[in-house]
Amino acid sequence: MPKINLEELKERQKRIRNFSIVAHIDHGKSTIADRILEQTHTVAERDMQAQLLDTMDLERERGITIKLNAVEVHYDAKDGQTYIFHLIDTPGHVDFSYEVSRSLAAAEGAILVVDAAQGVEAQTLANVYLALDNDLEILPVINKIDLPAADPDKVKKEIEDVIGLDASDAVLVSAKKGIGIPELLERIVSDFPAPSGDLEAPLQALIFDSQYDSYRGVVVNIRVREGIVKPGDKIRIMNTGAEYEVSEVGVMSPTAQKRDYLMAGDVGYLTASIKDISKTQSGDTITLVNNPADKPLPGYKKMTPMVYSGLYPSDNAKYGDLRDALEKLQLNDAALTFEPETSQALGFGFRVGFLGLLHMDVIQERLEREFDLDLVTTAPSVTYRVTTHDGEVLMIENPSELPEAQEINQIEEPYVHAQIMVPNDYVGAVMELAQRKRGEFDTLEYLDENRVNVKYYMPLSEIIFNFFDRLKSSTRGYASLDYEIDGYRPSDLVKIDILLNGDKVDALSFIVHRDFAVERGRIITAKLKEIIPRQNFEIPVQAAIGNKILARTNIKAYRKDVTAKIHTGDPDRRAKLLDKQKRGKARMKDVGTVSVPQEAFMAVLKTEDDEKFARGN
Ligand SMILES: Nc1nc2c(ncn2[C@@H]2O[C@H](COP(=O)(O)OP(=O)(O)OP(=O)(O)O)[C@@H](O)[C@H]2O)c(=O)[nH]1
Repeated sequence: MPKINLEELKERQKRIRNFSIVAHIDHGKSTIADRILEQTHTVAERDMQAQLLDTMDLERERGITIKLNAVEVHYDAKDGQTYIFHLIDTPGHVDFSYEVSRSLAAAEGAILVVDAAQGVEAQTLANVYLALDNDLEILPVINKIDLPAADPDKVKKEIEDVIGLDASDAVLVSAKKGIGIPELLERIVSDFPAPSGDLEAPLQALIFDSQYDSYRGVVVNIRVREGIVKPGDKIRIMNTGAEYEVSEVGVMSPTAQKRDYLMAGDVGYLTASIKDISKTQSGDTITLVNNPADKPLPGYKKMTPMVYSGLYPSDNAKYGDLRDALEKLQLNDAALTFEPETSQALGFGFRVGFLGLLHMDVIQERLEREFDLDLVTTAPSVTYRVTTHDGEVLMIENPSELPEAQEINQIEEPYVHAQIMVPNDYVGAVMELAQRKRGEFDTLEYLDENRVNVKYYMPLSEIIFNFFDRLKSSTRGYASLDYEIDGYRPSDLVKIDILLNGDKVDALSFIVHRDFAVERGRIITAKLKEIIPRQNFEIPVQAAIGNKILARTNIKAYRKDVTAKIHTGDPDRRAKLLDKQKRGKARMKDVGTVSVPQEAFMAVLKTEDDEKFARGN
């Protein structure tokens, strides 16, 4: 270990710039990050892969950023000095704004990317507010100036009018063509402050992310605020009290590079043979055992999940594997929560909390791919607040747990305050959709002569179920949406139970507004009839509120065995058919006497088109 020269380190600190890139989805953050890596020779051109920072397969496939990533880049500036950039990429989707605020807590500056043709969108605003909350310096960048529809002057004006940020010297960039990147690199040096932080003070390092590595244990991503940390140091995680000896520190550039130390201002990683993943929660502070800081850094706001869904292994014996997998995912996804639950229909599983449907989708896919699990998932639900006649207040995350109607004094559901930015021409369509989703109009403001910001109060349950897709399709993709939770309001809600062959299936219960109950009941029974395969007896499918049947249909019995009509002389075809049936079976759950496919548990979500049909529009 070379001797540390404090004067040199203080000089080095002046040349550090920590920044994030924030933007509305698809405005080009990841492409700009790629250009920065390329033009600073952080990656050799032959290794350059589009969207290098999106390391998860899922991210590449879907073209979205889910997890934040921090990369160290060295930039030779025009003043002859070499600067150290820590670039922290962030996701753009509303479900992942939690990740955005975490990465912003590790930075001093934020590059705000706005698409030159699209202008300011709902998440542009949301992200700017997050950056301002973290006291970051904001550098506006107008991207995609190569597009024929680009109008940088108009976008500058919009940034000034809507956000209230001086955009007169915004950097004009085309990340695709590499235009404006040299100027952007210089502006990062001149506009963003170097980190402060006392190198001689007791260590304070903020944990902003961590991953589990089966060889090295937990790899903790940190932003060092004060002091220095190096291999061999004895560290303490301040909130959990756990103590370890540091085995390695380093930075990602873009692959892991070992370093002799990390100092105040650095963003990097640390390993210390940490086996217990619950000891290194994001938001916690690391200090030294011998020279501890007197208090931890302010942590993160705990995120409350918005949607809950039941996750069950198709094979009951995999329950333990599912729990281990959820624990591992939770380590670098603090917004994920889960607790055990049992269902009469599905056996042992977990009630899992998510930030939104995209988050839910991503977690399910990661569980299946990375952990090789076959899952049965129940329809997502929001958390209802129920007050009983006895004055007891219950938070209901699982519809089947709703008390009997006669015990309930009041049911409340979460509402959001939503803002939708849209061109004038589509305001009518947006309002119609919002109204149909039980929205209550708040205000309408003009952003410029042909775009407006419409605000509504809406039940969260209506917004999470396909609202965004509907909004996009009824505005040809022009609308952008952002929302924040606005507390609970009483609603006239009822629980609909589904009975298969006379037996109530708890995992299929759902909660709806009374006005939609009959219609939903009818659609759902019809949908289940479509989805559940015929069996050798007739299966009645019923939707009921309490003892009152709302809708009923029958799944007719088979007349004969499917394979019977296949000529025995064709064993190939017969085998294929049986094989197909078997594969389908993997996703089936035997509920009482009926085999129910996974799809059926999600049927409540798939009723949108039918709903439209039922209403005749
Ligand atoms: N014409 C043009 N297209 C661009 C430019 N920069 C990015 N794009 C394209 O815009 C799309 C979105 O770019 P990304 O970099 O993935 O956007 P992002 O903001 O990182 O998106 P998320 O990671 O999903 O939040 C991609 O198809 C890019 O190829 C540009 O300067 N000009």
